[in-house]
Amino acid sequence: MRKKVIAGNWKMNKVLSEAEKFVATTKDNIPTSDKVESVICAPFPYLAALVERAKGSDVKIAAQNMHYEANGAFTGEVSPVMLKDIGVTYVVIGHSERRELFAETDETVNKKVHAAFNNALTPIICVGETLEQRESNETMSVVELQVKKALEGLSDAQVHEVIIAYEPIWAIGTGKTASTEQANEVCTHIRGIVSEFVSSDAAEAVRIQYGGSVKPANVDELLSQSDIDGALVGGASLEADSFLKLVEAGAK
Ligand SMILES: O=C[C@H](O)COP(=O)(O)O
Repeated sequence: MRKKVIAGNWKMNKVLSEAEKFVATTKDNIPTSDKVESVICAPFPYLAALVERAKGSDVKIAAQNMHYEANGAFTGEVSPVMLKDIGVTYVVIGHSERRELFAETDETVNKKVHAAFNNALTPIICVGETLEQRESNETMSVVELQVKKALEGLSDAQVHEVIIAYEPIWAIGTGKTASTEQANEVCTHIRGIVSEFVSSDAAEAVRIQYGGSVKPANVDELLSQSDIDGALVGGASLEADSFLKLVEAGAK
């Protein structure tokens, strides 16, 4: 039985006091359950403070991005070594907003995934198609290429630890959720790719989230699907009450 992962991706939102209040509330109210992990993906300036705040609880703190090099002349970037050093344990890699707005490619995604493992960070790897690609029936091939490139060169044991977030770009922040069937169909396809190109054991272990307008009202149905092991949530993760409802759904 795969443990569900509910990850709240705040994106570029909140000031420090709001972030700290959110984590304090979440820490006090998070359901104790071995069925779900809860992760908060916060902006860089808050990570160290939030790791401290979350200590002693099951709430994990993630970065929303990182560079793949350990250090060097990369003005404005943050390295995996820095994240590990302050106690961050998860990192989102290849979010569609990074791919679209900041020139992230399948190659840089793969380098970052390796860098994450080299620094004991669990990667949450984002994949997903545009509306245009879905309408031209390219969803499965687009996602297949993204998954294969992201996992290239990893060991079987590393793939066991990976989290893949399937986020159809047309469903992000739009209020349009993929139907549960559409979401599960792609997640099943992703598991099949892992089975074919890595191993059936890795495919059984890898956790696959759905992301795109997930909210308390639709999370139960999404999480009840055979190949959906959690959610990567933007808008509905910004309020602690809403985030807690999502985690509670994962704990059922
Ligand atoms: O990382 C989260 C996703 O981009 C989904 O965002 P959303 O829940 O606001 O649609």
